[in-house]
Amino acid sequence: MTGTPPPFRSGFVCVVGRPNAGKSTLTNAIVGQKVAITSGRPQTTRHVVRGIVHRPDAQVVLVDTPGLHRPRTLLGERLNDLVRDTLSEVDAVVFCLPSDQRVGPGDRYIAQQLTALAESRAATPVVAVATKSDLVPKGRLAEHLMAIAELGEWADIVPVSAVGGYQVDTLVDVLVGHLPPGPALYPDGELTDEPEAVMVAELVREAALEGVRDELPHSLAVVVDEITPREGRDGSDGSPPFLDVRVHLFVERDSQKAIIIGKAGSRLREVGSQARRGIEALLGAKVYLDLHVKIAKDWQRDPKQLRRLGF
Ligand SMILES: Nc1nc2c(ncn2[C@@H]2O[C@H](COP(=O)(O)OP(=O)(O)OP(=O)(O)O)[C@@H](O)[C@H]2O)c(=O)[nH]1
Repeated sequence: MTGTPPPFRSGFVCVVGRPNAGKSTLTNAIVGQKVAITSGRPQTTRHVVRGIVHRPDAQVVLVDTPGLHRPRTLLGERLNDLVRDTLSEVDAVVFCLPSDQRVGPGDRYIAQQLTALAESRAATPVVAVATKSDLVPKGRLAEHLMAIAELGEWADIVPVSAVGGYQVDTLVDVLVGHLPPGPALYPDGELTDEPEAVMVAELVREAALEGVRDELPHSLAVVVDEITPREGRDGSDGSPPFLDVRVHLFVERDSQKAIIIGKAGSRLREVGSQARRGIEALLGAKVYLDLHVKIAKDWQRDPKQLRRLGF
């Protein structure tokens, strides 16, 4: 049988739910321990990227969304705007409802916000997740799923145990099914551990903006693709370890790319050596820093997606 393969899908997903609902544990279970980081937040992106799932058929970018990640802050006065802005910029929402708790006022509150949003805009699919399903017997889980179904209009309802690994892959499959067709939003590659990568990205961003802050206000996003030990130079023989660090700088326009790169690459070399010194000090290693400057419009043509990335 021949047929066209399903399209590659990509998009931003935010995980919401009341405190202690299991959001962080679920996020970690979905992405594993590896995360990719964009720097310069909050100026460059409104969302903090928590992790990226790379698959042959899809890329899922999990983001923290101010206001919804921690429902407490929803009580602020900008509540409605914030929620609307936030949710209109993601492609799907995961709404966590812990199985070991009855559906309560906190859940209903978030459900109302999500429903109001779905009514006011092109519906952002919301996948309701019964988290911590390992903590309750089957009968109780069934009741919980019914209570969730009554709470609102969900694109899907999936019981999951992030701790037991139960249905985490199923949830990812379901999410991918709700994402729009589109190319990967971030380069693939070995992703790195968060704190180091954040600091590396910040050092590069600092160096790249040095002296040109007015010309490149917020149009610069820095993504650390890879931090890998050079083969045979891991420091085990007593010499300093050596790391290959690959970083992408995304700008908006040709003119901005020209500013970063400078005449015959002179400025980019300065940026590289300044950032490299900082990174070497930070990581306690010799570093080969590989900087790539790209224009985001070549990388993602859709203005809506650029806006989501903070351009
Ligand atoms: N048994 C079990 N416990 C879980 C599971 N997922 C999360 N937990 C526990 O529930 C507690 C809260 O989980 P978190 O992931 O921190 O919840 P959160 O929604 O991010 O919490 P806030 O940051 O307060 O909003 C932790 O003690 C987790 O270990 C699960 O699938 N099974």
